[in-house]
Amino acid sequence: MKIAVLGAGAIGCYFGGVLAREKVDVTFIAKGRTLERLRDHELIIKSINGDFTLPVKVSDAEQLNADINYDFILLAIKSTALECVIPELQKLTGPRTKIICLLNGIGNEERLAEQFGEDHVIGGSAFISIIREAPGVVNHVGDGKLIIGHWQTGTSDAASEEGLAYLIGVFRKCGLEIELSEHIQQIKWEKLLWNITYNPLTALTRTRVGEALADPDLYQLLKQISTEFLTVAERAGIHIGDQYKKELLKPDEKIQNHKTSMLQDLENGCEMELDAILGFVIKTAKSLGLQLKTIETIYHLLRFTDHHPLNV
Ligand SMILES: NC(=O)C1=CN([C@@H]2O[C@H](COP(=O)(O)OP(=O)(O)OC[C@H]3O[C@@H](n4cnc5c(N)ncnc54)[C@H](OP(=O)(O)O)[C@@H]3O)[C@@H](O)[C@H]2O)C=CC1
Ligand SMILES: CC(C)(CO)C(=O)C(=O)O
Repeated sequence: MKIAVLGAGAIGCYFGGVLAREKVDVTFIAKGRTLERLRDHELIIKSINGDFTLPVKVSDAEQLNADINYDFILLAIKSTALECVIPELQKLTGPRTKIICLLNGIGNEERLAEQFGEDHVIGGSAFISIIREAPGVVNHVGDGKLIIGHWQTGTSDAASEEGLAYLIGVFRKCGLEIELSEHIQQIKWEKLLWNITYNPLTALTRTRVGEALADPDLYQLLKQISTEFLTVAERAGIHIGDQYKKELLKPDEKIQNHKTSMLQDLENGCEMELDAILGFVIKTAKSLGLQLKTIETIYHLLRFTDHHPLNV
C-alpha cells in the first residue's frame, strides 16, 4: 500500500510519521524548506505519547512523477492552498486513489469531489492539536479522535475497503483513536461548531480560549456566534449532537490555554482559513435567506486584517 502525504506540516508530518514508523510506505510531498530539511534530516515528532524521529521518503511537490499509483493521499495543506494543490493532486491521483481530506472547515471535500469525483474523496475531522515548530519538526500537544468517512457512501470497491481497514488498524495499533463514520458531513459541521465559535474571535482579539470564555463581553459574542451557526445548521437540515452543544462553552481544562490555529496563523503572518470556517457558512446562510450579523461582521474584520497585516 502506498500513501502520499500532501502538506508536510503539523498534521501531515504527525499522521504520516506515525504510519511511516509502522513501516507503511509513506512519501511526503513537500516544497521549500520542508523539502530541504526532510531530504537531509530525520522527521522529528514530539508527542505527549512519546517522541520519535525517523528518516522519511520525500518528493518535490514541483517535480512529481505521475506514474506512481498511490492508494491514499493524506491531504493536510491549509484550506487556503486547496486550489494551488489541485494540479499536484491530479498527478498523484490514479483511478483507485482515495484522497483523505484532513482539513478544518467546510467546502474542501465538496471542491475535491467536484474535481475528482465523490468516490475518490474521504472526508476527515481531526480533533487533535499539533504545532509545527520548524520545517520537519512537529509537536503533538493535544490528543483527540480522528474521524473519517466516505464522502459518498456505498461506492467503495473491496480493495479500497481493505486498504482503509488496514490503515485504520495501523493507527489503532499506535494508540490513535480513529473512527470510520457514515455521517462524515455531519461530523464536519460538528467540528466546525467549535472552530467557528472560537477561531475567528480569538484571532481578532488575540486571546486564548480560556481568556475569551472568562471575559463577559467575549463570552457574549461566543454565544452569539454559536447560536447563529446552529440556526444555519438547523435550517440546512444538519443535525448537531447535543453533546457538542452542551460542551461548547465550557471546554475542559486542557483547552483553556489553547491558542486557536487561526490566531497562530495570524501571528505567523499566514493567511487565515476564513472561507472554510466562516465564508462557507455565510454563503449557506444567504442561500437560506438568513443574515448572520455577528459572524459576517467578524468575517469582514478578519478579511481586512488578513489583507493589512499588523506591523508589531
Ligand atoms: N495543527 C492542528 O492541530 C490541526 C490542524 N487542522 C487542520 O489541518 C489542516 C492543516 O493544518 P496544519 O498541519 O496545522 O498546517 P501547516 O501550515 O502546519 O501545514 C500545511 C503544509 O502544507 C504545505 N503546502 C502548502 N502548499 C503546498 C503545495 N502547493 N504543495 C505541497 N505542500 C504545500 C505547507 O508547506 P510550506 O510551509 O512550505 O508552505 C505546510 O507544510 C488545516 O486545515 C488545519 O485547520 C485540523 C485539526 C488540528
Ligand atoms: C482546537 C483544534 C486544534 C482542534 O483540532 C483546532 O481545530 C484549531 O485550533 O483550529
